[in-house]
Amino acid sequence: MRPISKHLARKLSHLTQTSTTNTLIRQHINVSQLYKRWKGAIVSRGLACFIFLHATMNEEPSRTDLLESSGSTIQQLRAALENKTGLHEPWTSGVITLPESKATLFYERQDGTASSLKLGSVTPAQANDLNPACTPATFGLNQQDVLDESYRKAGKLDAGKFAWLFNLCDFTSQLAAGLFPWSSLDKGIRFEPYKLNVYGEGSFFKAHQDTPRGADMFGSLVCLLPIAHEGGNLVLRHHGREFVFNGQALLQNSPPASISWVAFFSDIEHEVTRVTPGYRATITYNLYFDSYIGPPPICQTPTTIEHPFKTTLKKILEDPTTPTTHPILGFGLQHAYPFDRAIVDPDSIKLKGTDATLVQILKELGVSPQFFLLYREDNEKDDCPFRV
Ligand SMILES: O=C(O)CCC(=O)C(=O)O
Ligand SMILES: [Fe+2]
Repeated sequence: MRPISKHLARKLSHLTQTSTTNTLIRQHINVSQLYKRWKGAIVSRGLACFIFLHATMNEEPSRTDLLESSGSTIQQLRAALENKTGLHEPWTSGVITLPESKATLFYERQDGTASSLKLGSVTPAQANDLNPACTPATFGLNQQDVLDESYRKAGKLDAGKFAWLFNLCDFTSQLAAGLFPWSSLDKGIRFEPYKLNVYGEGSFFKAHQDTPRGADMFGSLVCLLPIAHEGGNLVLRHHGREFVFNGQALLQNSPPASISWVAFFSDIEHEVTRVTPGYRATITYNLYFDSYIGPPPICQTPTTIEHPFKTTLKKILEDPTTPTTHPILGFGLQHAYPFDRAIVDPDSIKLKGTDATLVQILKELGVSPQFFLLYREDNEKDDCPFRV
């Protein structure tokens, strides 16, 4: 394991000493790995994405250093944390059957005339009419909308050119329960209609991340309409995990006026694989936190988490021989979070997916975490890649 850099140790040690709480363990999970990810993220997204978590406990510091005395324990801790089984996934999906009264899609054609589709029974002729209503879909690149059919081949209708009666509020709780475990969400969710996309035969959208449109935007929702097609899976990836959303297969076993949907965080890479025959039509929404709306009631019984990381950390915390000198346990968070320059209000950080799980585990073990922003100065001369 690569030792923590001297400079960072000094910084963290200073923070520790000036903090009013006694501290537990000094260690970090994998600074070199963090650095690579942080660098990539900052360049491509403009988001500060790694935060040091400083775990504190009410214990007297002793003189031994956990890193020196029990490297293997730390290795166990790291390995346990890397075990993704049972950790929360950064996406959630499902199927919703629309009541007949809400199963209509209205859209405007390019000549300004209006049309509608009954979503329970879209014929090939109707799908053929929807397609030319669209204009070629662009995508965001370096803050600009770019049209490049070698990267994205699809048609789109902007939000003002289509409407449907489906009320998303009906399933906010389901979406929130999937993305924010353990009631970690204390704000409401606002859905902003974004585009209607139509992918005809041969269409696709290569791997990308969605452009965050504001600090409160945390994710995207894709609703697949019941129009016959083949291919066109939405493949989601994050830190070595992959999820193939085959919305068409989900719809095959559902009543005709059903839609399948998938929601995911903004930092999830995703791509639409090539559509073979038919039309793949989706309605996408940008998802925002909204403090003017109350948090959705989440229908899930609160359960405590069982995970190898929890077991390993618990063992360490309960072991009377665990050294407590100079103790900082740092974790690089897995998701990207928008910050300007500093974490002004740590309570405002809305943790996502596995990060929420990690902090929940700490809470369950009586450890109170703090957040630090890790950053790199442009003209770095010494060997330390980080500042906190
Ligand atoms: O239509 C889809 O399935 C995904 C569209 C998408 O990724 C986007 O609009 O950014
Ligand atoms: Fe996207």
